[in-house]
Amino acid sequence: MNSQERIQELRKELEKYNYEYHVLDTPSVSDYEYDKRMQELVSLEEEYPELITADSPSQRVGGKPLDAFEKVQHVIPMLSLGNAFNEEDLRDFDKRVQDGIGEQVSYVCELKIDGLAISLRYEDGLFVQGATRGDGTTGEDITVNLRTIRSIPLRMPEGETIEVRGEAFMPHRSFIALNEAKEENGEEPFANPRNAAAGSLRQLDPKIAASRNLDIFLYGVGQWDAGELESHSERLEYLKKLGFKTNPEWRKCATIEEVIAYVQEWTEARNQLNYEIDGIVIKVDHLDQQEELGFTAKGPRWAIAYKFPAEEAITKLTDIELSV
Ligand SMILES: NC(=O)c1cc2c(=O)c3cc(F)ccc3oc2nc1N
Repeated sequence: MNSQERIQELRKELEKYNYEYHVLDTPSVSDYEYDKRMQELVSLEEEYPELITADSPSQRVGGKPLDAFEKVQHVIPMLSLGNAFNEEDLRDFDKRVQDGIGEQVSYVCELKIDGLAISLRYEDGLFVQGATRGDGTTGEDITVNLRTIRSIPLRMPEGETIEVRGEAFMPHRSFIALNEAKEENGEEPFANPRNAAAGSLRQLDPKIAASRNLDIFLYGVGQWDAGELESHSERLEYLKKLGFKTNPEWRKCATIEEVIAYVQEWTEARNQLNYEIDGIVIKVDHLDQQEELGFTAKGPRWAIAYKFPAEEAITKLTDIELSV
């Protein structure tokens, strides 16, 4: 086997191991085996630099820090969700939706990850650009930092051209470790995992972002010319098939009663998660019904965010420390 073939073979193996570890959470090899193959790839690429490609697993952490982030225009605006604070608000939402559609509507419920909204663009299967929501129309190009999130594929075997959307976040374990390190260095700790994730993705030096052990759950699609799926739930399954990390707790709910039961279940169970959620997102499942309901200036009429009652922040933090 020549060096180019060995490089290709190593990349395939490393992409597979990375996917198993960071997307499926089921590693099939030890860190030692992974590191050994990465070292072999890096030394082969040093010997043959003309063979290095942007999607090589060795290229996740970029070189020098940026001076600033470029602006990105979102072709499809990244809007915000209206809020619901109690059961009555949820029933009002359901009534507006049923009246708007005039027939039975089913929903998808998702955990509302408390991070920052992100858009990822792929062209012919290659990760080409990642951006923040910004003001919904103009975001910041933080591609170099998003490349360091190991659960984001640098390349999709399907070669799809698609824009996907999700929430980048900092898992509890990473948040605790980061704040302990900050306190040891006499630095101001982050108030919560959302600020820590936002601060980390706004670092101009990708090596710092890479050190923060961020993660992401993908939950939607932006620009997608080939898109022909009928429902949001089919999209979530398709995102998973493409190799993206989707949150496993999403659930189809046939009625608002089932939505309320799901909300109740996670109001109690959220402290068992190893990441922060600040509520539940409820979406009309069928895409043609979403289309019919459309948007207000602020956001979709076909989705709403139920916000958990604010807990006493201190107790929440000690809960996290106890559960880690
Ligand atoms: N934080 C989240 O976990 C989360 C956030 C959003 C949104 O912000 C959002 C905004 C829209 F205009 C439309 C759908 C959305 O769906 C969403 N789904 C989620 N699971």
